[in-house]
Amino acid sequence: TVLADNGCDVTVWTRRAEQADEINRHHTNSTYLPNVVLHERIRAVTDMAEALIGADIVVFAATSSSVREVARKAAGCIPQNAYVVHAVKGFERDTLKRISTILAEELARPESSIVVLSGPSHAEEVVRRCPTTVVAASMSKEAAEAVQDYFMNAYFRVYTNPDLIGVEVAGAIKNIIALGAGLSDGLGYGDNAKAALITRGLAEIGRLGQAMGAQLLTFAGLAGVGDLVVTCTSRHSRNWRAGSMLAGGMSLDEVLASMGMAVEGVGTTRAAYALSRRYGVPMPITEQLHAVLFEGKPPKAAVEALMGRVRTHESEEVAKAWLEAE
Ligand SMILES: NC(=O)c1ccc[n+]([C@@H]2O[C@H](COP(=O)([O-])OP(=O)(O)OC[C@H]3O[C@@H](n4cnc5c(N)ncnc54)[C@H](O)[C@@H]3O)[C@@H](O)[C@H]2O)c1
Ligand SMILES: O=P(O)(O)OC[C@H](O)CO
Repeated sequence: TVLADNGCDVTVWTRRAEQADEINRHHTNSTYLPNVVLHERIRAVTDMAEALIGADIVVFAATSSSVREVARKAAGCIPQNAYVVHAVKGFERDTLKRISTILAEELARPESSIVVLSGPSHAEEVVRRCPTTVVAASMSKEAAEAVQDYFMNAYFRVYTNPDLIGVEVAGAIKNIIALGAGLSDGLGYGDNAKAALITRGLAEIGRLGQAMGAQLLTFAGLAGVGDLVVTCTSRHSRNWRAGSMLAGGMSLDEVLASMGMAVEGVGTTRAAYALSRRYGVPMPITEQLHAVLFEGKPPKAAVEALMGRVRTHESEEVAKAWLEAE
């Protein structure tokens, strides 16, 4: 929608002929965006080569579990000079790789050329042209600024950031915290608990991000605290909704079956749990979510475990003077 509003002819690739047909004939995509009329410049195809022919910019918006497969299909069809952008929030389940690493591998391009577009941006609001701000992050200033120019308009404001790793890690892990916020709300724990989850969630996102090579300040930005707040508080969030359903007593399988859409936080909890061990970074909220989702721990017991942790400083960094004096 944003690109079409900016004058681009947009071709969407989908596996399903009936979905392409609906988009082309009726300008709707009713399963995913009910009651929305799409821009006439948006057309859909099921043939990848047709989707990519002559493209100036290619946006991957698949799920983290399917993006490698989709990129493999697209490899060889993307024009040499096209910008490659992604809006995927997660890690690859088995390899724990970031999305830009997967794209670089599959498309045989340097990771430094890839751009990630991330931030507080529920599709349901963007498509209604509600004011939205995001970050275009890339190691390449030229690529980040080109993508900024493609997307910027009166309702969609894009900032640039060279910290690709930070923006990708932030976008992925906020979904775990949103699952936790949904659980907390579903249990009736109130606003203090949710604010605590957001704040301490941000602390553990920053710790892992720094260990992976990100800059801490990125987590204070749109891809960090911005997306964390929207996903933990918005009625549009699938991750929040999944958490609240779990609190209501549904099993994980029942929740995922009833959602019918991506709940990235589930796979990302597994990945972040493994990453926290790989990098030796404490991630207590992620650890408790892992226990609830995959080890059968009751959500209330997970909250008790978080509240009962051994006393600690709010930030090792801020408490440095004390720690050095000891
Ligand atoms: N929805 C949002 O508001 C939003 C905003 C920003 C980022 N994202 C991110 O975008 C990514 C996609 O999310 P979404 O909201 O579009 O999910 P979705 O569940 O609404 O749609 C995912 C689509 O991918 C298709 N798909 C699944 N496996 C596939 C495969 N192997 N090959 C081809 N297509 C396949 C599904 O059929 C479905 O049409 C996620 O990483 C999400 O975090 C979503
Ligand atoms: O609906 P969610 O929980 O997948 O969140 C969607 C976007 O990531 C919000 O920025």
